[in-house]
Formats: sequence, structure tokens, C-alpha cells
Amino acid sequence: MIEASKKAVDTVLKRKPVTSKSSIPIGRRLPEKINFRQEAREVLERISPRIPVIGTKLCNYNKQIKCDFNSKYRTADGTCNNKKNAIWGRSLTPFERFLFPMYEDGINSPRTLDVNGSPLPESRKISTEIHQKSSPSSWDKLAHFAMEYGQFVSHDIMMNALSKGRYMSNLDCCSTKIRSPRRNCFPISIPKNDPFFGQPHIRRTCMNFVRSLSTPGLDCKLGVRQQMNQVTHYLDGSAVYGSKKSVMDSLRLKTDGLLKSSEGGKLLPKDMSRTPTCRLPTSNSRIKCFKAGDVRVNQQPALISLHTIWMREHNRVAKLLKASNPGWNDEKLFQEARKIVGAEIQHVTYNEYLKKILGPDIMNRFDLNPRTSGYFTGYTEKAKPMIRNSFMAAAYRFGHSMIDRKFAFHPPTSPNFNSDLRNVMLRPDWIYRNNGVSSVTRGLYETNSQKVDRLMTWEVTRHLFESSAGTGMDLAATNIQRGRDHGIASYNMWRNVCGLPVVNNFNVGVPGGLNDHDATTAAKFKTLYASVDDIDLFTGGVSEINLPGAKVGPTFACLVGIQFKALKYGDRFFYESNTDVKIPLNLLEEIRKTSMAKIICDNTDISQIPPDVFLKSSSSNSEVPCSSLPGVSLCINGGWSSWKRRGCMETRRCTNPSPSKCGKICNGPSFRTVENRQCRINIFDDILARPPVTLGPKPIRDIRIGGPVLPKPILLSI
Ligand code: HEM
Ligand SMILES: [Ca+2]
Repeated sequence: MIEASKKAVDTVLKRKPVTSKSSIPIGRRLPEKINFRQEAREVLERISPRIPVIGTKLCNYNKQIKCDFNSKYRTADGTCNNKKNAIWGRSLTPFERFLFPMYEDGINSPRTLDVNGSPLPESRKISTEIHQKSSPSSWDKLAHFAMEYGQFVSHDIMMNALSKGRYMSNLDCCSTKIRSPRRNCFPISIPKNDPFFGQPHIRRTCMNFVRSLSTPGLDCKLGVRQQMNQVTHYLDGSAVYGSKKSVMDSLRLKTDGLLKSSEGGKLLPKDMSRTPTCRLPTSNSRIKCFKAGDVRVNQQPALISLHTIWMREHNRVAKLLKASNPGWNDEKLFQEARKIVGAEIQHVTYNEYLKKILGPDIMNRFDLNPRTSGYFTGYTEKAKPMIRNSFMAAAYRFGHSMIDRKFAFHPPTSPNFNSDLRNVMLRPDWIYRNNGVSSVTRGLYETNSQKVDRLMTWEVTRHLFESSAGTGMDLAATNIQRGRDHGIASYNMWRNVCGLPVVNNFNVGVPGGLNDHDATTAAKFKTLYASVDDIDLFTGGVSEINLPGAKVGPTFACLVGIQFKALKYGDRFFYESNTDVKIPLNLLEEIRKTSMAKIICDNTDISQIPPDVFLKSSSSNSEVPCSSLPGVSLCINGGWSSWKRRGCMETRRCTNPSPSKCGKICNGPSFRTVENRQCRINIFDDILARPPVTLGPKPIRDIRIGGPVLPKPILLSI
């Protein structure tokens, strides 16, 4: 794949092909001097602060991993999923590449020059010209819940690591104390005439941007700069359970398979550390930041709510499992509940979320539709499950365009209200109010998300993480800058990779034109970029006209589609897969019945809900009682054990639990005879060996042997 793609890039660039490891392509500038030893040290600090940096043993991805391939459960850190490459998909490993990166110096420094060798337009300039509006009016049928679910999925499968300063301090790349350009700094400069930050009372000229942590490739060989995923690449519920064993252990109650919680099981456990990851505007000691499998949980209340629902779902499932399997210990209950919740997350993602985003054509092309019966048989050890760099740095950020300016709350009794995103950012205290989780969740499915288009709300392009007027960040500019930081090839090259017509002019409606864009957008591109080959992937992709039935345009549909195919085909634990760790078919059939709406119903006080919470409620998606929605029944245990052979008889036991405790009913007989020649002869011989039995005056000619279920009587002709 990578080789083919590299050729594609070379064709677009009309340059001599390069090969990845042997010869590193050198761009227009001399390579920035790289201190590999220093970079490796930084990486090691992340992976394990205790590993000493000795000699050349700087890269330890390939440290010995011991796998128990008999285990039915995922490891916490994603290792041992792929039996040939146990490291694939592990947390703290680099993002994979579809395309060779396009660094300015070929190996390390960000893409900063256009095809003519002049500076690319500034990210902030592109953001203000293309991506901004106070409250973009283009609404869509999708509910705001779809935005939030997308973010939750992104936090399950990726978390990019940033470079740090000395002693793991955060870098301030705008600090005036820095005289010379600082390694790992790539600040976003703000033009003097910026419509917001350029105002006289603000006059800000720099926005902090720290480069992603530089990481060696998975082979640990020296090569181009790579970036690191800190969470498990698989869609495996790691946002609920953590991406390493120590975190998973710390989230467990260690009783009855439960996860820790607070406020009587209702809320996530509280983060009691001295370095809170949220803003606490109150001195009320009850109100704390939350802890979950992902450290970004406190970012805003909608995210906290979804995390809380999954934590509650785990505990609900664990309790049901305990009721029907009284013999199971904490470990067994925890792992079985984790397996079910992981399967539910995958099912909701492929069955409800992706279908809306990608539309039926792309779902079919990439074979992403869940099956309606039986198992999926496409698992292959050869499919790399890893998250691709372009997906992380650009394509999957389409969700940023769906964020609405307002976040709605709908409490059960008091009136609805909403708040600008900036006022709820990093504010878990909202969750402690008035049925926080259900109020926020109701707000999410009762309001619209924004359309995926070039426009993003000012809440994230001017006021993101704002502490006082003018201090905010710009998420659109950050996305563009991140793409350049990672050497992500330009939009046109990705079109080529996806088999879409390569663009060679800025016009619309002509051959080779920007025909997946509207004329206004194309004209804006023309004023900013020197060549169509310079358009940044995020900007070009997010601005495309949506595919029919989809919520994204063709380039992002392609990149998102391939990524989710890799996550399906390359995950031995994929919930539908017919592998050695498969879910029993009867349980899989139950999981297929569930929906996000039902999971919300089961874990909140909401009793009426639209069956599809990803769509805004409408006449075809109007609220129904929760009890009318199908869900996962865990009453699949109990009933008869399998038949056990005892000589020429087979018996079975009616196992725990009794039907009253959510078990299957045992109908039918508990024993039957084995019908084969051997047994007939034995019985025959046995009877022959004995004196003839007479019951009454007539000799017996027709004796049923073995009980009431014998299908054919054995006739003894004496
Ligand atoms: C209120 C909602 C959201 C906020 C405030 C938010 C904010 C952010 C921020 C600050 C970053 C780091 C950017 C960087 O330094 O490169 C980021 C990264 C990212 N976001 Fe969002 N985001 C939101 C929703 C979403 C949604 C809905 C999606 C996708 C459907 C998404 C996908 C991503 C991806 C793929 C990344 C890069 C992954 C990473 O940094 O590990 N985000 N987001
Ligand atoms: Ca994961």
C-alpha cells in the first residue's frame, strides 16, 4: 500500500520516485539537524520513565511481549491481538502511514513551502478566510449527539503525543524569552489584520503550537519523523477501561467485576490528584474532576456524559452477569462485561454512527456494514489495525465542523437551557447539577449538529480553551498546522491515493477543476494557495460537497472508510469475527439488537427516546417508550448443559441459574439413549446373557430401552 501510494505522490509531484528507507528524499532545504539521541530519550520518557537510556538501545517498542494466546480477552494495552505481530495496535506506538510523509527537508521539518518555494499561507489566515463563521447556519438532520459520539470514538482510537519541555513541562512557543526558533516549536503566527485577534484591545500575533512528539518508526530504525499514539489503536473501549494495565486496574473496584464510580454509582470516579485536568469554579469539595480510561474525559460535559453512560453500562452488565453466573469471580465478571461493552461500542459505531457519516455506497465498498446473522469471516493477520497519520491529523477531524456553538441541557423538570461551548469547556460541575448526565444527553439528541462543511463555529476558532478575552485557540488553524507538522501530503495527493480525479485548476465545472467543491470555496482557495497542489488535506477535505447519503465528501469518505476497514479486518477481537476468540453466536445475536438509544435508556432516567439518537427527532424518528426498544438480553445462560455420554446413555443437567434468576428454561428430557450399532449389540447381548424376562404369560417381543425419548424402539426378537 505504502509503496503504491508513494508512486502516486511521485506522479503528482512529477519527481523521481524515492524509496522509504534507503534514500531519504531531500527537499528544498537542508535537513534541520536532528538530535536522535535526545528525541529517543523523550520517547522513552513517555513509554517508561524508568528505562535507562543505554548505548544504542534507545527504542524499546520491540521489547519482549509475552502473549497468552489462549486468553479470550483483549490485553489492556492492545498487545497480543495480532498473533504474528503482537505489538500491532499497542498504545504508545507510532501512527501508521498510508503515504510517505512530505517534510520540508524530507525527514523532519514541517511542510512550510508551496510548490514555488514560497511560504505556504499561514494556518490562521486559511482559518479566517475559509473556516469561520460565528454560528454557521448550515444545519443538518444529524443530532448533536452524532458529533459527541464521533469525539468519543476518536478518543478510543487515538491520542497524539506532544513534545514536552524540560522535566515534561509544557512548551510555550510564543514566549518572548525564546530568541531563536525552538526545537519542537511551530507557533501559528496571527496576521496583524486578523479580524478577531488583530483588534486593538487584543493585538495578538502568536498562537502556541507545540510539535507532536517525534518518534521512531515501529521498526525502531532511523528514518523519517513519526508521531505516537498514546492509546490502543483498536476500537476496544479503551476510553472506558484505559490503555495500560495499571490504569485499568486503578479504574476497577475489584469486586463483582465492577468499575469504580462515585455519587452512589451514578458518576465516574473522582480525580483526587493534585493536578486537576479541569476547571473547578467552586470550592465545594464534593465537586471534582472525573477519572476515566481516557485522560481527556473532562474536556466538556457532553464527553463526560458519554463516558459516564458507558461506565454505568459496564456495571449494569456486570451485575446481570453475576446474577446469572453466581460462580464467576471478579476477574471473570469484569472481563466478560468488558467484552460485551466493547462489542456494543463497535456495534453502535458501525451500525449507527458510520452508516450516517459514510452513507450506503462507502459502507458497501469498504465492507463496513455489520452482518445481520452469523459471523464476519474477513479477519486477516495481514491487515494492519493501526491508526493512519492522515486519518488522525486531518480526515477524522471532520467532526470539528459538526460542533455546535451551543450545548443544550434538558433537565427532566426545569426548563431547557443552553450555553456557549466556551462556558462549559473543562467544567465537570455541570454534571453534578440537576440530573447532569441525562440533561446533557437529552440536549445532545434534541439539537442539531452542524453540517460537515468548511465552516466551524467561533467557539472553537476564536474561543477554544479561552481563559480571558483574546487568549483562545483556533482549532481549524491547529488542524492545518498539525497536518504540516506531521508532513501530511497535500489534498491533491490524497485524491490520487483514493482514485479520485487529480485537480489541476481552481475552477469548478471544468475538467481537472475543483469539482467536489462549490464555486465560492474554490474561489477562496484560489486567493490563498499558489497551486492546487498546495491545498492542505484538512482544508480541502472538510470543504468538499458531501457524497449522496453521506455527511462527508469523497476524499474523507475514502480515508475514513479505509481506516475503519483496517479496524475491522485487523482486529482479532472484532465483535462479529469468527476467530478463536469469537463471541458465542447467541450472545452476538443479542448484541446486534441493541442501539445507542437503548443503552441510554438502560443507564439514565430517560424513559422516552427517539429510536435513533444520531438523528434529530422527527416524525419518522419520534420518541418511543424505552421499553419498546430491543436490547441485549443476557438471559442466555442457564438452560441445559450439553449432552454427556455415559455408556450407552447421554444425560444433561439443568444448569444455574433457575429461570427466575434470568436463566433459560429447561424443556425436554434430561437423558436419551445413544443410537449406534455398538450400543444395540451391547444391549442385545446384555439381555441375551440374562434369563428371558417374562412379564405375564407372553414372552416380551417389544421392549423400549432407555427411557421415553428413544426415537425407534429396539425390537428384541428372541
Ligand atoms: C467539543 C468538541 C471537540 C473539541 C473541543 C475538540 C478539541 C480538540 C483539540 C483541542 C484537539 C487537539 C488538536 C491538536 O493539537 O492537534 C483535537 C484533536 C482531535 N480531534 Fe477533536 N474536538 C472535539 C470534537 C471532535 C470530534 C467530534 C471529532 C471527530 C468526529 C474529533 C476528532 C479529533 C481528532 C481525530 C483529533 C486528533 C487526535 C489527537 O490529537 O489525538 N474531535 N480535538
Ligand atoms: Ca482503543
